[in-house]
Amino acid sequence: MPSTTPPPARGMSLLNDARLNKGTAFTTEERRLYGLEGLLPTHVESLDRQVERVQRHLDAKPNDLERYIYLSGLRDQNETLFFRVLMSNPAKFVPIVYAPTLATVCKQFSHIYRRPRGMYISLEMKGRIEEVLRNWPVTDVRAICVTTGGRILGLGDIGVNGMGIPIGKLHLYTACGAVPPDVLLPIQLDIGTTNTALRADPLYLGLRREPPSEEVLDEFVEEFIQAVRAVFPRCVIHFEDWKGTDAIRYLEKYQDRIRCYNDDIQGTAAVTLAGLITALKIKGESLAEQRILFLGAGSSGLGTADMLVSAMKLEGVSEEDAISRITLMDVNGLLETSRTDLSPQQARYAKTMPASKDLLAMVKTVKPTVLVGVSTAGGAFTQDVVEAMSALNERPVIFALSLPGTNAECTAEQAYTWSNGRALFAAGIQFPEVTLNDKTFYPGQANNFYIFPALALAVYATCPDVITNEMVIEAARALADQVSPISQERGRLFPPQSDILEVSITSAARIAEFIFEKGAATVDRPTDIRAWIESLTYSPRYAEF
Ligand SMILES: O=C([O-])CC(=O)C(=O)O
Ligand SMILES: [Mg+2]
Repeated sequence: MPSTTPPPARGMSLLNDARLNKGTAFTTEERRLYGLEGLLPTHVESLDRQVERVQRHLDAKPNDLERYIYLSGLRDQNETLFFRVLMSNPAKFVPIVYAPTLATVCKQFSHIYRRPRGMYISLEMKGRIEEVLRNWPVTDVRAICVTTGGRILGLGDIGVNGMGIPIGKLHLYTACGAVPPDVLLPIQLDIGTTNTALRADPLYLGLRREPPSEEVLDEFVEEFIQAVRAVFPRCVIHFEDWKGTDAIRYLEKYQDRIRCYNDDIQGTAAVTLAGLITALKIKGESLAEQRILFLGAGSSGLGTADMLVSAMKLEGVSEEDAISRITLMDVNGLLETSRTDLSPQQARYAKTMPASKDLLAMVKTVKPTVLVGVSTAGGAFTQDVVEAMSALNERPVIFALSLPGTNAECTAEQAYTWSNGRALFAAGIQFPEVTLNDKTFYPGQANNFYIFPALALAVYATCPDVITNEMVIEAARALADQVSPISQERGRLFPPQSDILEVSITSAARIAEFIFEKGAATVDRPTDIRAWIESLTYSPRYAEF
């Protein structure tokens, strides 16, 4: 039954409330009852007709940045319509409100700024964070996505301009995971920025100072975490795009203590694992037999390496053996034992091998079956490298994951061309299909959006006290299990983006079941988990007043 409770506002205030506003879809009756007569054009429209108008506006815009600006404005006016548009065609709109457009948005965030969204907690609020959080109008926030802007996509430290990312990630919680939008809160921790060009920009919207010492930052983050727990006790904290060392440090510190996860470390790792599981189904091999070479040993590379170790261990491989199967290189070359610049997390993978900065030489020495790029070194997978991988492997697995797209280690076309169509390829962005000698290849997009909306929905539903790596691995398995045999035959490593909502709900039901089975849920187990998850999801429809 539709709700018939009167809206909490009337007249112009009702039209200005994005959550309640229906614009031209207010019925004649509603217009009469709630003081809207005369405030709207006469004709009453359906939501679908409104979507059609939005579509025309979007078509008339010159580029995706303008489309993003327009859609952000729409969200400020009419949230239901905004999500209806996004959810009507995720494959079309995800690239506008998320990657790749978000890279442009973040670079120019202070310049294209229109209205506030989410919260900005600055270092100057230290000692008062709890009080500040209480300014947020919603009392039962269930998910916070928080960044310092310290490492946004492959753009480096861009301070508060990074706010586009938590906003964009949470848009996908709803558009791709059907998590209700009013329980979500994007937060920018403004700790200053090392980016001197931004600090000199008169339109820059953040603190104009260097970030503080690690010690001061640790205190600030601890205060923030405790404040979130006090104000929003059922909330999950999603860390996104922090400086790599901060990302690793805080995940280690908090993962076993609070309900949190790091999307760059765990989400990227899980989607890579999912792509790899599918690639191995196509190859008919097990994870335990692989040799994996990473270019890039930052938070994503290490997070993925760690998750592969965990997944191999679940297949019965010893930790030592699993680690020996993984080789990492970074800008300073191979992670090997004579290096003095390695963090403890990196040192775990250091090999007793001579130093080398030469990727091609490393491919020839290590003979990897899988090559993963998380380096932001655009073009690093050269023709020689791809050819060497193809000489070693009947079906070389090549993942060029760096973002934005110009940072990809190679393009889909290069991977397929240089491997004579044999590569099992994925990238961080969606490359177009490639046709070679009359055969079409479908590059996968190994983006963490295949993981975090589903994980978020499962966590929203079951509210576990902590999020374990096993839960994240379950998310990867659930995703891989949704690539149909026909898709696998065509070399597709991920389900189609057009199905993302259905895929996320299916994954969420699997993750939720896993959480119940582990005894980690803090709510009662329903008889039909899938139906229960669906009953909790948001769908963009107008309430009846
Ligand atoms: O946002 C994305 O598309 C993927 C991601 O997390 C990152 O690159 O930091
Ligand atoms: Mg990220």
